[in-house]
Amino acid sequence: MTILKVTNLMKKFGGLVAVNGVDFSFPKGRISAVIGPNGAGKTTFFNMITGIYVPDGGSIELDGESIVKVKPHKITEKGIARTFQNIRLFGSMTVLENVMVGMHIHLKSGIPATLLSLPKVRQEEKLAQEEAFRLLEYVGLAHWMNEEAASLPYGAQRRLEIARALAAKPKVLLLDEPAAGMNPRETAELTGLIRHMQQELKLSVILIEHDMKLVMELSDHILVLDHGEKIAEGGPDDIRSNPKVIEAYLGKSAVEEEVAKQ
Ligand SMILES: Nc1ncnc2c1ncn2[C@@H]1O[C@H](COP(=O)(O)OP(=O)(O)OP(=O)(O)O)[C@@H](O)[C@H]1O
Repeated sequence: MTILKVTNLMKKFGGLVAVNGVDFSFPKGRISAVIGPNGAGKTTFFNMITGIYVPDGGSIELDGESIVKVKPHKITEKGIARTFQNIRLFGSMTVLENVMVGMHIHLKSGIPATLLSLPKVRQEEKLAQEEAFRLLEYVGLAHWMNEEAASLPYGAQRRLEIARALAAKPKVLLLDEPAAGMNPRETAELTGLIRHMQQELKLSVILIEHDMKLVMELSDHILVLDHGEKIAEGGPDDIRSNPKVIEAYLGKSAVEEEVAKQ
């Protein structure tokens, strides 16, 4: 079953076509990856799915419903949450508060009730804190709940971003280079966390990632972009041996060497 489907998706920046007529169906409850060399259009692709950019052509459907021209916060409410390539935490807020920020779309009390600090607001706030704590436990950061977010090691900040995205209770979680800057131990922990989120929380996960070991280990389905175009799609084994993919990453001579070896 498909959770997210893009058809003939297109985005231009002036004369540059960043994403050019891409078709792809992301399977529900699975881990998919979008890969490709630098500048291939991967982040632009995510930015269209999350409503940051309006496509210049094509369609995006979440569970069969068009989300083109829907505002980013509405897309989050509909069930798509994301993390960013450059970490975007509130550095001077605590770790717990950062997760609570991600929860606000589900809080019911309006601003007047909040300003008056009515009992129902205090109750809601308490429940939000408990839920945020559970999410921190889930990503292994509960012991740091009262620290300033900016004081956390880099790998932990990335996991905090994931906890904040989970606070929005998404169906689809988009991770933009989650392993960037991580050491091998942190990457191994992240791999386990992504697998758990898919299996236990029944999430559909879509990741952009340059760490091919992580991509090949986790992904059921891979979309490969180059210069904005889809050059391949398939499972890890298909992608690894696809000459177009090898060429895009390594250049033509490397492919000829590979072929000569076979
Ligand atoms: N806001 C923008 N204005 C103009 N050009 C842009 C903009 N955003 C992206 N581009 C260009 O679009 C192309 C695709 O960029 P994009 O960031 O989507 O690639 P990417 O695959 O995510 O790259 P990387 O792996 O380096 O993050 C690049 O040539 C980039 O310079």
